[in-house]
Amino acid sequence: MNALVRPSLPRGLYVLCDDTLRPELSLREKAAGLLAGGARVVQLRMKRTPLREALVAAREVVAACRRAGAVCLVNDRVDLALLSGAHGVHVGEEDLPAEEARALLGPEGLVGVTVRGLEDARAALAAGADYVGLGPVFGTTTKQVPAPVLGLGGFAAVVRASPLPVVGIGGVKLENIADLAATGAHGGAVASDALLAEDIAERVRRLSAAFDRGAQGASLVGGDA
Ligand SMILES: Cc1ncc(COP(=O)(O)OP(=O)(O)O)c(N)n1
Ligand SMILES: Cc1nc(C(=O)O)sc1CCOP(=O)(O)O
Ligand SMILES: [Mg+2]
Repeated sequence: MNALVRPSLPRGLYVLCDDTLRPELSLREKAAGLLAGGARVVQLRMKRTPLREALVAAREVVAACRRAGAVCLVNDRVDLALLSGAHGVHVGEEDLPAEEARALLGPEGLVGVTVRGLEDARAALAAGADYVGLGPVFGTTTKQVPAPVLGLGGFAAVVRASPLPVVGIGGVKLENIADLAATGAHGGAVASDALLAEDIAERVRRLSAAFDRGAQGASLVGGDA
C-alpha cells in the first residue's frame, strides 16, 4: 500500500506567488520564474483572483511545483488546497482555524499558521500546525499588517523559544535575509523582493544562497536550532 506521509517543510527560502504584485504577469508565469530560480517552497497567495480562476491557477501552479520537486502551499483556502492537490495550506486569523484546516487536510497535509508571538506559536502547536509564519519582521508595503514590526531582535527571541519551526515574513529582502537566517529561523518568506525583480529566477537564486549563508553562520555558532 502507498502510505501517504506528510512532507516536511524544506528549510531555507520560502517564496510567495502573489496575485497583488506584478499583475501584468499571470500566476503561472510568476511560479515559472520562482521555480526556475530553484524555489523549494512556494505559497500561492491569491487575494484578487475570482474563485473559479483561482482553482485553475492553483491546479497549474501545484502541478508546476510538483514537476520541479517543490512544496506548494495554498494561502487561506483549504478547499483550493484539497482540490488542487497542494501539499498544504497557510492560514491566519481571518481564515479557518488551524484545527479545522488540520481536520480537513488530514495527517498528510502541511499546515502553516500566522503568529505574532510565542504564545501564538504554542497555540499553533496545540492546534496541529507544522510551522508558524512570524511577522512582520521588517516593514512591508505588500500588506497592511495588523501588528507591530518585530525587528530582528524580537523575531530572534521567538525563534529561540518556539516549539515549531519559524518562517519569518514581512520586508524580508536580499539585504536582510542572511541576518534573518542567522537567528536560527527555519525559513525566510519573500514576496515583493522576488516578484518585483526584473529577473525573478536570478533574484530567487541570490535570496536562497543568502539565506543558506546566514543559516550556515548560525550553525557554526551553535544557533541552528
Ligand atoms: C509564511 C507566511 N506567514 C504569514 C502569512 C500571513 O498570513 P495571514 O495572516 O493569513 O495573511 P494573508 O497572507 O492571508 O494576507 C503568510 N501568508 N505566510
Ligand atoms: C503576506 C504578509 N503577511 C505578513 C505578516 O506579517 O503576517 S507580512 C506579509 C507581506 C510579505 O510581503 P513582502 O515580502 O513583500 O514584505
Ligand atoms: Mg490568510
